[in-house]
This record gives sequence, structure tokens and C-alpha cells, in this order.
Amino acid sequence: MSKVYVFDHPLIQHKLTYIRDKDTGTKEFRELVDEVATLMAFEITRDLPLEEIEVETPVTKAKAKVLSGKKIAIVPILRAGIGMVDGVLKLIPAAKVGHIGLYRDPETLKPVEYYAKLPADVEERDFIIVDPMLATGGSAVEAINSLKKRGAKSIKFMCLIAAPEGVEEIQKLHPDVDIYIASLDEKLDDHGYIVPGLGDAGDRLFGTK
Ligand SMILES: O=P(O)(O)OC[C@H]1O[C@H](OP(=O)(O)OP(=O)(O)O)[C@H](O)[C@@H]1O
Ligand SMILES: O=c1cc[nH]c(=O)[nH]1
Ligand SMILES: [Mg+2]
Repeated sequence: MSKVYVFDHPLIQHKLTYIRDKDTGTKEFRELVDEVATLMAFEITRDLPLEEIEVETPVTKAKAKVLSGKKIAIVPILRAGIGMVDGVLKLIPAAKVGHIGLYRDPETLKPVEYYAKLPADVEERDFIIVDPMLATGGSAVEAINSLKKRGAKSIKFMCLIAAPEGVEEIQKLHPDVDIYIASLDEKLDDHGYIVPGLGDAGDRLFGTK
């Protein structure tokens, strides 16, 4: 079954509080999402493999560790996932970036895919899907389906806020995909919004409401 990691680091929690605040404007919201994505990337990369090389310091030769060339791809779920990409790239600048376009039909709450473009070497890459919100889980599950259909073997899902319903949906349908979140919130409301949540992540990021 998928493991769930809640990043309870004080800096992440502090910034998340201001992301939630309805009085935080678009500019600050965007900056905070970017910063939290960087902090979460620091945690999510904890298990990256290292190898030893020789380095010559001003004092002596020594064995030291470097990343062993793991191939990573970040995949934002459009639109709101875009807000997390640069933050992750600050720590893993060599990662490739794929895109999956999905919107949630406001009536049915079912995801509708409208775009997909991934790096060519899908089977060799470790994917990190990013999206600020995991609500019913429909979008995340559809994005994972889309990656797997194209050959992806290793996938992590990273979001700011998750509802229990969304976590359960991924665990049920994609038990091999671990979930990395900054907060596990209480529930969904009647319109599928996370409570307490942060409202509509895409609209708040791009100022479309
Ligand atoms: O877990 P779910 O119930 O599927 O809901 C979560 C999805 O809803 C939001 O996207 P939205 O549909 O608002 O699209 P947008 O990013 O273009 O605003 C959010 O960014 C997720 O992708
Ligand atoms: O609370 C929610 C649920 C889905 N999408 C959002 O942007 N916010
Ligand atoms: Mg939206």
C-alpha cells in the first residue's frame, strides 16, 4: 500500500498557513507555493542514491559522495501544478519536466485530460507528480494512469494539501505510488473542495477569480 509522508517541518507548516489565508494575494500566494515546493523537494529527495568519487581538497585527496545520476522527471498537473515546478527545479535542476493537463468537471468532479507531454525515456525515469491539491483523488489517479499507460514504472505524488478521500483513492488504485503532503486536512465539502483547504489553487495562483 502507498505510504503517506506528512512533512511537518515548521517552515513548511508556517508558510502553508499563509497560503491558506484568504487575504494572501496572488503574488505572495505564488511565492509561498514556490518556497514550500522547494522545501518539500528537499524532503522527497532524501532517498536519492549516492556514489563515491575521489575529490582533491586543498589539503588532501579524499573519497566523497555525489548523486549517482538518477533520472528524475517532474510532472505538474495543469494548471495549478505549474506553481510547484520551479520550486522543485531549484533543488533538482537537471530534472526533465513533463506536463499533464487535467481539469475537474465542476458538475461530475471527474477529471478530463486535455494535454500530455512527457520526456521520451519514460521507462527509465523516476517521476514526481506535483499538484497543490489532492481532493477526491480523481485528477491524481488519472495523471498516474496516464504516466503508467506511457510506460512509467516509478511514480511519487507530491501535493500541499490532501483530503482523506484522495489519499484513500490513490492507495486503492495505485498502491505502488507513495504520497508526500504538507497537510492532511479534515474532509471534502459538498462541492468537492478541501476543508479547511485553501480554496481553488489554480484560481489563487493565476488570479483568475
Ligand atoms: O482530487 P480532485 O478532486 O481531482 O481535485 C484536485 C484537482 O483540482 C484542481 O484542479 P482544477 O480542476 O481546479 O484545474 P486547474 O488547476 O486548471 O484550476 C487541483 O489543482 C487538482 O488538479
Ligand atoms: O479544495 C480544492 C479542491 C480541488 N481543487 C482545488 O483547487 N481546491
Ligand atoms: Mg482549479
